[in-house]
Amino acid sequence: MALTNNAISFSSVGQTFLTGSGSVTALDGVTVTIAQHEFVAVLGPSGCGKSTLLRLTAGLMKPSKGTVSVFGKEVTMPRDDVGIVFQKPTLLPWANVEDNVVFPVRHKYGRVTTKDREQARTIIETVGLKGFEKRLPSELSGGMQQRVGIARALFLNPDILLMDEPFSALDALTRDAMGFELLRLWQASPKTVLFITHSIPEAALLADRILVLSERPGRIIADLQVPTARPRDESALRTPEMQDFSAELRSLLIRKEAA
Ligand SMILES: Nc1ncnc2c1ncn2[C@@H]1O[C@H](COP(=O)(O)OP(=O)(O)OP(=O)(O)O)[C@@H](O)[C@H]1O
Repeated sequence: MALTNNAISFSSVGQTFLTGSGSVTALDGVTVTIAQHEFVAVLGPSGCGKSTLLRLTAGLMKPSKGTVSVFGKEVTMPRDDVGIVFQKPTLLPWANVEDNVVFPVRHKYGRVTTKDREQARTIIETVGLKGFEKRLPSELSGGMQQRVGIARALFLNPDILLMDEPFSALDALTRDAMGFELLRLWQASPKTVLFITHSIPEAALLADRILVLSERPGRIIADLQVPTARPRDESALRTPEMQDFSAELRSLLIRKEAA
């Protein structure tokens, strides 16, 4: 395989779904490249194709037009080096935390080794759930359940982490805390992150770069570097340059909602 520091690339990607009453074009003419270890947030109006972008990257479907590649290779099916975290963690309700985390291995190989369990316990500790390994999902708060979903996605040590509004179901304080925790994990073990959100502050605080999509069919209407250096804390959002940046993002989104 050719060496590349492009983790993800979309070349003229379009996605049209057939529906009972016709067809829906979710994405059109999307061309973008994301470098290895870049943290990219995607903002856009509801229904503009953000999740579709992520599902194409994950290999959960193939584009109707164009090509999606991961590390220089066309995506045709899910890969072990790409992990996904959804808005709801979709945990197995009858399985404890540790069994949920090792699930990808059990699903793929039909067995779980002692080494897998050790690895799972290390990751569970990394996401702050040490001591909860044997608890069932129903015994955990929403934030803790989402941590289990993140641990499960990290379990195979993916190079790419796809996150679809991962914190949007959480209360505001937990959401902020989880964002900072994600940054800590990302800094400790760099990964390419594609992070979908509806929140401008969340995108501006977490990402290196922000892609803004238009109304459906989603096209990239802005591709902007976040103007503030890391490390960042909440006060980073209050600087004049970040306030201007947030206002720019808002006007791009409002323009599209009004169009
Ligand atoms: N499997 C499918 N079959 C038919 N239409 C679909 C399918 N998946 C997505 N769509 C349609 O494609 C469009 C884009 O959907 P997608 O979920 O990617 O948008 P989104 O930007 O993630 O939305 P939201 O912000 O509301 O989560 C929507 O109109 C949706 O109804």
